[in-house]
Amino acid sequence: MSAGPDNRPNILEKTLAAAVQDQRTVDEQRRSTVPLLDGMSFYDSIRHDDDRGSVTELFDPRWGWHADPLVFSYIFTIRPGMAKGWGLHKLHEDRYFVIGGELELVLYDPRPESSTCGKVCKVYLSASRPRLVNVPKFVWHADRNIGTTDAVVVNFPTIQYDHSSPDKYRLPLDTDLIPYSFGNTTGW
Ligand SMILES: Cc1cn([C@H]2C[C@H](O)[C@@H](COP(=O)(O)OP(=O)(O)O[C@H]3O[C@H](C)C(=O)[C@H](O)[C@H]3O)O2)c(=O)[nH]c1=O
Repeated sequence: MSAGPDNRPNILEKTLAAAVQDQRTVDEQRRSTVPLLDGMSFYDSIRHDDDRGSVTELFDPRWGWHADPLVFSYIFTIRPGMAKGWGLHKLHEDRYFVIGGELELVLYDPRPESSTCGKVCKVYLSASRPRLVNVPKFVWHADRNIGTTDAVVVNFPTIQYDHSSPDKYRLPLDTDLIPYSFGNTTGW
């Protein structure tokens, strides 16, 4: 290690030797290059602001974003510090649009035929970037509120809710079967 003019160790050299350079995370269009799971995609909406407030379209089948029709919709919320998960659907996809608060959506792909089998994917959703995201069938997913207010999500699942036989399979949030930990966060 070289020394500075008065024999002090070169701090710049020492700290930089221990530093790690960021890897690329966005493409030329400044879009995230973080890989999604097979079958996942986003659709960006647009928030229109004026002096009275704002308008944001949530879902229009004419966008051609998703192959399945719009058949059902509901809102769910998650309180600050809480998570919902893990859950999996066999018959339908979730299609989320976060309209309030901040959400971390974590997905784990157990599908044997998928090119992303065994991968964990994490995306961040909030009203400041209005967009839809889908959760493919047979993908474990959990949602954690990472904000300080309720996270408010509109879901447009691809089938109507069957109250007599819900298409929902659960694992506990702290299961060893999924290689992701939410630490001390509580939920189910
Ligand atoms: C979805 C639904 C539920 N319910 C009833 C059934 C239960 O008595 C109660 C709570 O339902 P559930 O425990 O399924 O909700 P969450 O576990 O909060 O699930 C929600 O949040 C997680 C993160 C998701 O990924 C789900 O897609 C989303 O539904 O509402 C209905 O009556 N109609 C409905 O459409």
